[in-house]
Amino acid sequence: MQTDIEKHSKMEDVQGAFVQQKNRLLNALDNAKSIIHDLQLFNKDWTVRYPQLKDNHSSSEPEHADDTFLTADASKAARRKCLRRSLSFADDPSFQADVVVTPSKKGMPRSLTLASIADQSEEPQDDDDEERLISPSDAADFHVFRLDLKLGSHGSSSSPAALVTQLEKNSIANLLDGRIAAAMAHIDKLRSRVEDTSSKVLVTGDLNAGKSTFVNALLRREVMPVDQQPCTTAFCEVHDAAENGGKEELHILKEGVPYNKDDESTFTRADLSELDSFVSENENVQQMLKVYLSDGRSPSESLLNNGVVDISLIDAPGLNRDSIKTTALFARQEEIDVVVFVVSAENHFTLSAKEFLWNASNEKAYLFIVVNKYDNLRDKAKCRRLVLEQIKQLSPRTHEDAADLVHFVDSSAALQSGSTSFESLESALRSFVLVKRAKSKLHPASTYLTHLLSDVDLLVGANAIVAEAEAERAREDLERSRPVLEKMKSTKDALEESLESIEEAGATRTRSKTKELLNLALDRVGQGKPGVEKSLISLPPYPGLLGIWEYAQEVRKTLLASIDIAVKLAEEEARVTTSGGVDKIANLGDEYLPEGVERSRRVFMPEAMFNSLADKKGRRQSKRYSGTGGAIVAGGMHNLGIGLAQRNDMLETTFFDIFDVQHQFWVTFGEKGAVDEDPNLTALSVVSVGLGALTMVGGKTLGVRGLIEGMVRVTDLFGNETVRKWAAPVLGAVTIGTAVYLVWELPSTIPKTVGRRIQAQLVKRDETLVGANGVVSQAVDDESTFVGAHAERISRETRKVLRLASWDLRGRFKTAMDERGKEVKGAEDVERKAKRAVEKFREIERRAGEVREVAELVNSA
Ligand SMILES: Nc1nc2c(ncn2[C@@H]2O[C@H](COP(=O)(O)OP(=O)(O)OP(=O)(O)O)[C@@H](O)[C@H]2O)c(=O)[nH]1
Repeated sequence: MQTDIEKHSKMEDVQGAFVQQKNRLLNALDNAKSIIHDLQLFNKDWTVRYPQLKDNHSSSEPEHADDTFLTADASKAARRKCLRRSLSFADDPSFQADVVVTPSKKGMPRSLTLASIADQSEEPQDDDDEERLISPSDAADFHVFRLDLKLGSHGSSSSPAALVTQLEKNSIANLLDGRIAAAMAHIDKLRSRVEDTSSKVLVTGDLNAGKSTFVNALLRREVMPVDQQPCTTAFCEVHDAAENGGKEELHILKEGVPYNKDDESTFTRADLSELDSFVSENENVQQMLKVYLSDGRSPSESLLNNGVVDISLIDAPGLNRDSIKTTALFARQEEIDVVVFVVSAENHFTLSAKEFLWNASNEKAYLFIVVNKYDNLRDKAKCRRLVLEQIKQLSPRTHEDAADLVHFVDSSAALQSGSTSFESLESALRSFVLVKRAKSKLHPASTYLTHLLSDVDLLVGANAIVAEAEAERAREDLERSRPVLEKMKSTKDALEESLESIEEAGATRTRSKTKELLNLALDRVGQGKPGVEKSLISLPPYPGLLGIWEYAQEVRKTLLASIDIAVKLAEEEARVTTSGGVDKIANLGDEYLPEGVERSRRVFMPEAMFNSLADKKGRRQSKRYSGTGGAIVAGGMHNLGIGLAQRNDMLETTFFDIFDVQHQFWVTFGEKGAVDEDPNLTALSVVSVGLGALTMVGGKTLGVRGLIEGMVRVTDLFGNETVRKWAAPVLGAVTIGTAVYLVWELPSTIPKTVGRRIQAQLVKRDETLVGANGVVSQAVDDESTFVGAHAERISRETRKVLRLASWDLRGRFKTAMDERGKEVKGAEDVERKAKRAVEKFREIERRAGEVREVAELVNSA
């Protein structure tokens, strides 16, 4: 027999255990909610993938149909194979990995390991295999997060490939998001159910079985009206007065209005003493009453004031044909945790009682049965046997636990003087209410938590595998692309330098080559020979004295044309040089551009250089140098533009092309040297001027006769006496010279004369380009001459082409570098994100493990 102290401490144990479990579970629920909330948030950052685990048929089949003869090792291996699954993702069936799934078991998370890794680490704790094998299919399934992906109208939607067309990664992530949200809402519900400490005990039974007497005995007070006649038609719900601010009171509920003890409009307040009369006056009305009572006993004794659960006792009407349905309905309600069925020992179970018990035992597996009025019985043993037999049929589970759940008492005796049997009933009822409550309220929550955490394990395990794979891929990408980028960064300047030097070298070479060619040509022309080789152009034949004018014209034309050819040759040379430069730039491209970058597709066409477009440009530029009188001559392939031989100003033949008298004088009378440009005001110059005047006489039709006549006229000029003194020898010399000249020298002199004049004309600097102070800057000096201008033009063209080619390469280099930069940055981002994801998933796994430990404890309790 239990002493009071023992009972007391047992009760406290039960209460303490309940409170502890409840708090642990609440804590676990909160943590689980925060974990999945984190997962939900992370799902926005990193699309959480939905894994699908399939049987790996190739290896899950046992290799031997009869494994009786399998060695222990082989059997272990076969068992492990059973847990092998093929992991893929709904949104990406191309991802396939063999994994080993470890089902969650007590204190251990469900885990996914890549098969390759699992095979390497031979599991030392193989003893547990049996346990793991209990539900290998369970291991692969989601409980809470299971998505019904068989959506859409496509019949073949069960195949993952078809799913991909319907659901993208994001929509799956959204579905998952929805599931997580639903799980969070469910956790909230579970939480409030666990937190809700109210519990209702419904006391019902046959008419007049003594239910009210029993309730009074429990309360140790005569509160409920007791009558020998069946009287109670009301549902009296007894609460601790503490719930009503410590005030004992009767609340009469209004029909059809939801009761709220803080809202007076939902009930009528009455004094507790009025209960008796109220019940007897309203015998035929099914009334709902709330009775607030204070129980002075200690929490370890009192049922109402137990310190753990807010218990309310409901004294229901006795069962008869009218009330059985109402009461049955009442008993089915969620908040009814315990049904106490009072049966009279004298009558046993009536038909109504049997019907009610049968239904109620389906709803609540365990019923608390009070066999009342037991003291008055003579054959107590018989009664006990018969009642228990009946219970066995009506509620087998209750019968199994009869020692705790079926009590034979006498309520009226207990109410008067107390009884040990009633006290043990009370204690059994208390622990039944409290413990059952733990089972009925805490168990579903912890089971749900276990499932949820197991799903979290599967989800994060699979996602960690993908994230790791992604991080690995990013690392590989980085290993490949980072050195390329580094190399490009470090060689950028060298490339730049090489390009500049190729450009510069090309332009310099073209300039000097052009100068060399044209200077040579001008020298030759100056000597009366064509500026280029004879094979390219030759002087016209000498037609004789009478065709001398035309001859001079032709010679001039030919010599000019030969210079034009020299210009073309210089351009040709420039093309070769430019081609070389372009090739070098292409080689630089091969050297500096990373693999896989498209090389320049531009094909350099040397013939396109110096084309008409360039001409136009040239001419436009020439405007700036208009003073050179078009010294910039574009030759071009087809002799487009204005070559020297096409320029009227250059073609104009003058008398001096035939008789360069001044020159002849210098040749004849010594003082070789300053032949050209400085006609001093000497007598000779006077003669020269006179002879020059002859041109006015003849013009183009000037013949020999005209020439001589002109010369005679000149003599008239010399009227002056002093002049006459030295004019005669001069004139004589001129005459003799002229005669010799005419006969012998003219055919060879004319080309020389013409050539010299052309040379002089072309070598002459453009005066307009000389600065006001008379200083000619080097560049201008260069460009102001025929050779300089061409050298500049042609080298500029070379530079232009080379610059284009190097710009192209620079552009490609820059683009390639930018792309590699982006690639590297992208891969770095992916790696960082994936690493963070792996960390996050591992962290969630760890936290889930911690919560599981707590939840698992609740379960095992
Ligand atoms: N001897 C004895 N009489 C009891 C016992 N319990 C109840 N009674 C008597 O049985 C009669 C009915 O008691 P109630 O408590 O009113 O029974 P009830 O089940 O509440 O009745 P209804 O609510 O009307 O169905 C009363 O006269 C009680 O005094 C008991 O344990 N022993």
